[in-house]
Amino acid sequence: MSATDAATSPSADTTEAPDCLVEQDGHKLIVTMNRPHRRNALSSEMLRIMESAWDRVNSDPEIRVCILTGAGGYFCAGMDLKTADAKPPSESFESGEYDPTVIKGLLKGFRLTKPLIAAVEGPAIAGGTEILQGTDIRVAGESAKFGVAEARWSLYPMGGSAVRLPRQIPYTVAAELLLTGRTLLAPEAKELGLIGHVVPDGEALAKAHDIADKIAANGPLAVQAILQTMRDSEGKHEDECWADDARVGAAVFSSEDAKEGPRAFLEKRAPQFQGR
Ligand SMILES: C[C@H](/C=C/C(=O)SCCNC(=O)CCNC(=O)[C@H](O)C(C)(C)COP(=O)(O)OP(=O)(O)OC[C@H]1O[C@@H](n2cnc3c(N)ncnc32)[C@H](O)[C@@H]1OP(=O)(O)O)[C@H]1CC[C@H]2[C@@H]3CCC4=CC(=O)CC[C@]4(C)[C@H]3CC[C@]12C
Repeated sequence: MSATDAATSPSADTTEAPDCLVEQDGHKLIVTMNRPHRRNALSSEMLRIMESAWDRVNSDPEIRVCILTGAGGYFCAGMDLKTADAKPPSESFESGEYDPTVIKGLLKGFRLTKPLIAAVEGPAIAGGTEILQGTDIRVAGESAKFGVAEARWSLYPMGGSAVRLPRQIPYTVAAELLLTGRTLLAPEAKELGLIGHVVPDGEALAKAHDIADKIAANGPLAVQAILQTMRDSEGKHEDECWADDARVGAAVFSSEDAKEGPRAFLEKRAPQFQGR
């Protein structure tokens, strides 16, 4: 049975497959949201698996880059509106069971130390576009659809979009998307800079792998240091950044890998980086 068949199967909810799949391929970790029968709407299990995948990315030196995608030709339809009806999130906020300032599964208040590439096909709605904003490089099939729909259901974009979206795309467009909940297709998302690549439908994951392979072949210390500075300097005056920029850069220059890179160039061979 294909993923799309599973979407229409009455027994789709009772399958044994986990709500999120995590596979390692060399230096890449691939995280796949896996509830295609609900357009990969977020479940507690999915969020728990994503949290532990993010910890694995940060702690395992073998992992140099990560890809986030969805099964069955869909990215993610946001919060599961069917289960939210049975147990509203407000109950967990009120009881103190959940701290809404950090929603680690959605990368709110928590950042990976390695690059994260989103490979989007189909809908990336509400929570789907929210988690997208926690990724670094974004590729989408041409029919992919984006939007922050929460206000339509009188919900708040608790995945961080009211803070992040106006920083990532022009203010007036962010305001319109957040306040109307309208959706946009991949070409418009690319024009706005919300995503970086539009590819034919079905090819987003392959393109994400191409990009991931290039990153994985680079010096991991250099990659992580560049990412760190890009994030730490966000929103600061340039002059406030140079001391940290120099400190982080000097550590990279002092590494064994910084000797291996130029040596490989001279010897006309591919560098073999060790991450030290
Ligand atoms: C606030 C954060 C996010 C909120 C949200 O995301 S609100 C949800 C908004 N989602 C939408 O508006 C999308 C709705 N769906 C659609 O528009 C369409 O389905 C589609 C465009 C996605 C696809 O269209 P389609 O024509 O291809 O397919 P359909 O026929 O419509 O659908 C097929 C099938 O799928 C089912 N489906 C689709 N979408 C959903 C969905 N979202 N939920 C359930 N089911 C869906 C559809 O019904 C069809 O099924 P069928 O049986 O065939 O009819 C929150 C995000 C995460 C939250 C945190 C999570 C952790 C926490 C836990 C706590 O206890 C405390 C709170 C919290 C921290 C929590 C806080 C809030 C979040 C951050």
